Parts: sequence; C-alpha cells; structure tokens
Amino acid sequence: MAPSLHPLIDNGLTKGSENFPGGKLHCHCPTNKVEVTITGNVLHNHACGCSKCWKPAGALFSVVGVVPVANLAVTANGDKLKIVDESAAIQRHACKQCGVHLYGRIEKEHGFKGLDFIHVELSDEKGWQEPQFAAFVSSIIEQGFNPKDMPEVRNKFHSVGLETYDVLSPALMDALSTYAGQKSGALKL
Ligand SMILES: N[C@@H](CCC(=O)N[C@@H](CS)C(=O)NCC(=O)O)C(=O)O
Ligand SMILES: [Zn+2]
Ligand SMILES: [Zn+2]
Repeated sequence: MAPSLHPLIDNGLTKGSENFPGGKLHCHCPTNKVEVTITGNVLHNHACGCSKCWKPAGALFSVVGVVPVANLAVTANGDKLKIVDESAAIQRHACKQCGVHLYGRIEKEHGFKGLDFIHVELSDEKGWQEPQFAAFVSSIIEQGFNPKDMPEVRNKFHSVGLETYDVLSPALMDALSTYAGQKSGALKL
C-alpha cells in the first residue's frame, strides 16, 4: 500500500472557497482544547516534508500555510501552549498535553516575519485554500524514509496536481532572496 502523504492530499485535493471567512483551530485534547481563531483564509498552503513541521499520525508530510499575525488569536486554553524549539526561526507553539502545533510565529528578522504558520486540518470548517505545492520533499529521507521510494512520493504529488520542490517553491524562494538582497543593499528596487 502506498504510504500516506497527508489526509488532505491522499484522495485528491478539495478546492477552497472564494471569500472563505476563516475558522477555529483546535488541538487534539479530548477536553479543554486549545482554540485558535483565524480571520480569513490561509495563504501559500503547502505540504512540507521537513522534520520540524507538525504532521498528523501516519502522515509523511505536514500541510502548512500562513496568515497575517493580525488574523490569528488564541481564544481558549492558551496556557497549555509551549514553544517547541526557542532557537528555531519559526517559534512553533504546541499543546503541552497532546503535542499538536497550533501556530508558528517568526519573531526574529526574516523575510516571512509578520506571518504565522498554521495547519488547517485542525479546523472543522470547510473552504480553506487547498495545498498549492509540496516543499522540502527530500527531507523525509532524514526522518527514515527509504530514498529508493522517493519517485513514488513525487509521482503521487504530481498525480493530484502538486509540483514538488526540495526547498520552497520558486515564488517563495524569490521572496526570501528579495528580502535578503534588499537587506544587504545589493538589490535596489
Ligand atoms: N532538512 C531540514 C529542513 C528544515 C527546514 O529548513 N525547514 C524549513 C521549512 S518549515 C524552515 O523554513 N524551517 C525554519 C524553522 O523551522 O524555523 C529538516 O527536515 O529538518
Ligand atoms: Zn491538546
Ligand atoms: Zn517544514
């Protein structure tokens, strides 16, 4: 049987809705769930194979996207959150009890500062933007995936219409490089 990439991808993509108003994310605790309220849709939603992004049980990939910081609020049981790795660029806030990552925030100077990273499968609402591409695909090997099976993984992404990259997509890499070039002064626009 083919491995699960992610429940939002395995059986094909469900397109998001225009003018989706947003919704609530919940952790997996049976009671006293951490709740995060998102205004508006997620942007740049994508699969991520890196070792740091939260994945549901049995999935090889995370599905992660961004929202402006101003569009995210912790609305219940925020005292259960802790930062997974203080030294990472993305400060991932996870539930201490169930381990689910509710949001990741960039606090240091970075091309994506001002954006929070979220996992829309933590919401019951339908209409979130569907994944747009797959990033950090080769990184699953670092976590124990056999490199000989990589063609199957990339083929599966392509079969649902997603392009695969081993870092981020060209658009996001260009945005990061634009930020770096402007910061150093080498790029003047
Ligand atoms: N191969 C590495 C890649 C990690 C990585 O660079 N992740 C990307 C995509 S989420 C990133 O921007 N990380 C910044 C961070 O985790 O703070 C791994 O799997 O751990
Ligand atoms: Zn929890
Ligand atoms: Zn990642």
